[in-house]
This record gives sequence, structure tokens and C-alpha cells, in this order.
Amino acid sequence: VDPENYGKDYYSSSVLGLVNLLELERKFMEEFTVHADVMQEKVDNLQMYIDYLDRAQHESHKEREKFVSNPLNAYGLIRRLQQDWPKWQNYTQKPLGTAQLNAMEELLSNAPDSYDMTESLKSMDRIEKTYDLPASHIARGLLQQKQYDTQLPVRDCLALAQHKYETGDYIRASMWYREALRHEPEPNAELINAVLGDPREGLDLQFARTMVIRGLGLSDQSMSRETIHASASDFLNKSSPKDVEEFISYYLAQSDEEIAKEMGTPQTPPTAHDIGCRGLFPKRTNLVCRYNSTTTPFLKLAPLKMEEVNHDPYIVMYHDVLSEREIEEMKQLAEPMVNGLSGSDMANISEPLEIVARVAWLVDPSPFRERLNIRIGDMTGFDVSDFEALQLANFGVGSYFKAHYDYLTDRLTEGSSPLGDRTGSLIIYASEVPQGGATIFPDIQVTVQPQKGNSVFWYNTFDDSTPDPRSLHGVCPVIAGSRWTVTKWLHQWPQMFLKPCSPRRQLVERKS
Ligand SMILES: O=C(O)CCC(=O)C(=O)O
Ligand SMILES: [Fe+2]
Repeated sequence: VDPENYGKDYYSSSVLGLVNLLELERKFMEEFTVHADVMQEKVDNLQMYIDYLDRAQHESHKEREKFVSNPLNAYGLIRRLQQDWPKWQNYTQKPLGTAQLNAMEELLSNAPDSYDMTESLKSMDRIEKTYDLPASHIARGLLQQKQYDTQLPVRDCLALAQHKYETGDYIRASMWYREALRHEPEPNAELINAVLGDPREGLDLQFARTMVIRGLGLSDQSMSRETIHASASDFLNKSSPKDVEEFISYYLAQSDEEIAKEMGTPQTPPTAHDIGCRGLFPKRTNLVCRYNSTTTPFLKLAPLKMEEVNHDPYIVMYHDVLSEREIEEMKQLAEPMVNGLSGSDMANISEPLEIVARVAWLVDPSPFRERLNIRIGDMTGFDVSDFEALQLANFGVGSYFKAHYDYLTDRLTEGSSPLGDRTGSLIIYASEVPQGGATIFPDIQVTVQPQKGNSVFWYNTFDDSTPDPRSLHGVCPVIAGSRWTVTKWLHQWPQMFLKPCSPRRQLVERKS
């Protein structure tokens, strides 16, 4: 993202934004419908007048001569053309539905811009690749094991195909061109195409081209993009239309697996991140659940349900720490939300930051915030009285958070973080995320799936307060759901006496 865009409102980064966009489309369609009604009324009026006049056809010259020989007809003809028709002509020309036209223009000035469009394409791409979903499944509404009753229309498939083609992902581009080709023409295609263009125009050739490029690129990885494209053009130009047609039907009929077997697959195996997001990390067996009644005296009365997630580094999950009512209360306090940037606190700030969510800081004191801070103290044993603000985040579908560290040590200078490093991090999940959206620790093979009202807490530093790189973590792309979280960073200095620095523990447990 161009840093100058960091302050702009985007729809794609949060479900909240998408809800606003749905409202925008609803309003637009309302104006569009009124406009269509107004035009319809006019057409009806014109038709009514035509029917009322009921002009005879006068097929032959002779009939016409006879007609105007009647003085009443002659008079009427002249009068109509001099007095009435100019008025009808005027009526026909009168601008119509301008109020709606203006309203539509105004609404469209708030439509998603090309950045939002690209982000949305990238989000789809992220879901597709991270979870290894075939285009044919996505196009039919099958995401992982879940069948939605939504399908992607031909133009949606086509835009995905073009995006992948432009970004050089010819394998996935060919899958999406194929999906577009498999669609039946839209009902009333001719009318719609007159406005939107024909999605099938040149589509089969583009599919053939992509397949050729895919074949060439996979078989000879040393060829440059330009050479591959030139060879593909050459190949297609030399082939007869009939051969190209056969080439297309051959690959249209084959399955993804058959094509992959014939052409080979790319050399990019899934990353640890992808594997974790797919839920394929080895299952843990040596972990327990218990009630925590010791972190603070309060917990003696109201113990917290605690579930170990990992021993070293220590990661723990607390159950039922935020109620439904509190979640609603919290959302009320969350206005206005601003763009949440990826890795805004990372040591490595050389890459441009991505907009990944909408966030709000609860900076004003409220009974809710006080209650939650006390609970956070109970869960973590940390003193949070020096830093009471809470951060709320809402992720959009396809949104993610690149793997990063929460500790600041590399950049920590006097003043940049007066409370010291972020020793621990606590995420409270304020929504279910039906698919995707796990918090993931790729290096230690831990995946935590959000559960509404639960929280996860971990340390970012060793006991001696130096950074623990095993705390690397991120958020898997949300496939479906509105992912709400509360984030609390637990800083070092206020804990000076609660969690004194101690020598670092040995790291032997980890490998076992
Ligand atoms: O939302 C999450 O699960 C993690 C967010 C996170 O890592 C962060 O905000 O630093
Ligand atoms: Fe983080």
C-alpha cells in the first residue's frame, strides 16, 4: 500500500466495511429501480398515445390520396404536426429521473476503488492458495468441506483468471479461465453484454494461450516471461484454428489432477504457515485443562477455565472470559474504526505495510474496559494499570496478518515504548470464525482456532526478558466469518516486581 492510502477508508479489510458496502449497493439499486420505473412510466405513456391515435397504415399511394382528400383528415393532419407532435417530441426528450441519476452518481463516488478491488482479488487468492482450494470448488461454492448455496458467475471467474494471469500465476489462471468457459451464457446475455461486454469473447483463445504458457513455463523454468509469451504467440499463430479448437476441448475435458500429471506441478511446496492454517500440525497429547484459581486472589472465588496450548514457550487458552453482552457493549464503544496495518510494530519496517483489518482503541475509561482489564490481570498475572487501552479489531474475509513478532526489542529506544517491551500478548476472540482465521505460531507448530469468548495468552520474551523468536505468530486468512478480537499487549516495566527477570530456562523441552 502506498502510505498515503493508510488513512483512507477501505471496504475489503473488514466485515464492518463490507456491511457498509452492501448498504451502498442497496441504495444504488433503490435509485436504479426508481429510475427504471420512471422510464417505464414514460414508455407506457408514449404507448398509450400511440394506441389512442390508432393511425391507419395507408399501404398504397392511392389510399393515402384518398385519406387526405377528406377535409377533416387534411385539417387534422396539419394541426397535429404543427401543434401536438412537437410537444410529444419535447416530452420524449425531456431529461428523466435526473434526481436518481444524480443520486446514483453520488453513491458511486463511494464505490470501491481499484485498491479495494485488487485487495479483494488478493484475498480470494490467499484463501485459494493457503487452503489449497481448487478453482472448480470455489466457483461452485464449495469451500473446504462446506457447501455454500452461492456460485461465482462467469464475470467473477473471469476477473480472477485475469488477475492470476497478470500476476504470472498461469496454473491458477488456466483453472479460472476454464471455470469461466464452463459457464452457460447468462440469461439475456445479449442485452447484458451490450452494456458489460461479452465475457466469452476471446475466452477460449485466452485459455489456450494460458495453457501453452503454463506448459512452457513448467517445462523450462529458465525461460523469461517475455520469451515464454513470445513462444506462446508463435505457437498459436502457427497452429490451424482446428488444432487450437481441439487443444482447447482436450484440456477442457481433463481434470486438474490429469493436467497436473501431464504438465507437472510447480516447485512451491506449502509453507509451515499454510500447513498450520490447514490444521495439519501434529496433534498435541501432553496438554491438560484445569481451573486456574491462583493467579490472583479473586480467582479463588471465580476460577477461570484454563487450557494449556503449549508448554515452552508457554501458551495458554482461557475459556469464557467475555460474555455475549459484553461483546455487544464493546462493539458500541468501537466507533470509529481505522485501518489496522500489518506489522506496524515489527522490527522490519522496510516493506510497505498492508491494511489487514479495521481497528479501534478503547482509550476512554468505561466500566466495561475496567472490568476487562481486571479480568486480564486475573488471567495473566500482569499489572495493566499503567496501560489501560484495549485494541479492538475486525477482519474482512480473506484478511490475514503476516507472521510477525510482537516484541519491540530491535527498535526499542528510550521513549519509543516507555513501558518497555511487550513481554506477553493476549488475544480475546469476540466472535466465532466458522472457517479460517486461526492464530498461528508456525515455528512451534501451534494453531489456535478462535472461539467466541475465549482468549489466548503467550509470552514473547524469555524469562531473562530477551526476545523469544519462537513467539513468531500470525493470523490465517479468514475464509468465512466476521473475526472480532480484543488485543492487549503486556508490557515489561510494570511487571518488574510481579515477574522479575530470571535466568533463561533451557530450551531442551522443545525438541522432544
Ligand atoms: O488476532 C490475532 O490472532 C493476532 C493479532 C496479532 O498478532 C497482533 O495484533 O499483533
Ligand atoms: Fe501479534
